[in-house]
Amino acid sequence: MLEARHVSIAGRLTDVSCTLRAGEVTAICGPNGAGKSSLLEAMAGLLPVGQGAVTLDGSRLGDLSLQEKARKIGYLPQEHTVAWDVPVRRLVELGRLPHGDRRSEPVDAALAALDIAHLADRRAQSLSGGETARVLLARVLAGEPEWILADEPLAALDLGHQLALLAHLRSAAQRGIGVVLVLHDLAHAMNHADRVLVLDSGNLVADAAPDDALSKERIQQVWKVTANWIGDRGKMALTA
Ligand SMILES: Nc1ncnc2c1ncn2[C@@H]1O[C@H](COP(=O)(O)OP(=O)(O)OP(=O)(O)O)[C@@H](O)[C@H]1O
Repeated sequence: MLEARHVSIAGRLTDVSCTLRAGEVTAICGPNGAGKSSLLEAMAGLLPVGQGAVTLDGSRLGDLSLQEKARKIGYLPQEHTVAWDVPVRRLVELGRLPHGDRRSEPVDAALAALDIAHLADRRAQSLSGGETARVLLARVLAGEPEWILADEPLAALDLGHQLALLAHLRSAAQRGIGVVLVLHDLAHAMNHADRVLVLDSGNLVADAAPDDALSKERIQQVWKVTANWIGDRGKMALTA
């Protein structure tokens, strides 16, 4: 379990408490500036919490070594920048750093999962935006973390790759991995998450099943948009 207890970060989050469970896909939603990235960074142990604590299976993240944290938590930031112009395969292999190996099996599996095996020999800085996003997520998967925390992982992806990635993350959750995704697309959150956290101005205003957290009343209240859900469960669309 990955837990936030009364976490406050000045100007970013106010007294946020939540419990994320392994084996579930949790979506974090909210308007721009609501605190989604801040919460994800805090849950990854990358942003110091001013007050409160984040714990992983009962241990404060701050008490774990960097290597332990990196083995357990794979984090994909919102910005998709590649600092080194190395071949794609080498970049994905960097996901193995916390384990001190370059085992080919998880690297090959990550390249296949993100449909980038054909790019393995390309220089990383020669890729398109969506290809870069998939390579950076492959680096996270190659580390075989217990938790995958990804900030808007679908933003640069075409529809086919979005759905393929969501299916892959769903099967990871079924294998017991904790999957936490910041999502702007509320339909993806509605259709693919087990649970949705809604943030508004740094406050956690919902922590519930998708149809409760993303009710039309909540969307009106938080996003100030009058919208309706249409379609069948699992394939719903939002009209506004
Ligand atoms: N490094 C920082 N220093 C101070 N304030 C920050 C910093 N980063 C973000 N903030 C502020 O904290 C609040 C929450 O930002 P955050 O990036 O967590 O929001 P978000 O919900 O992820 O937004 P978006 O949807 O726009 O990516 C915003 O008001 C933002 O301006």
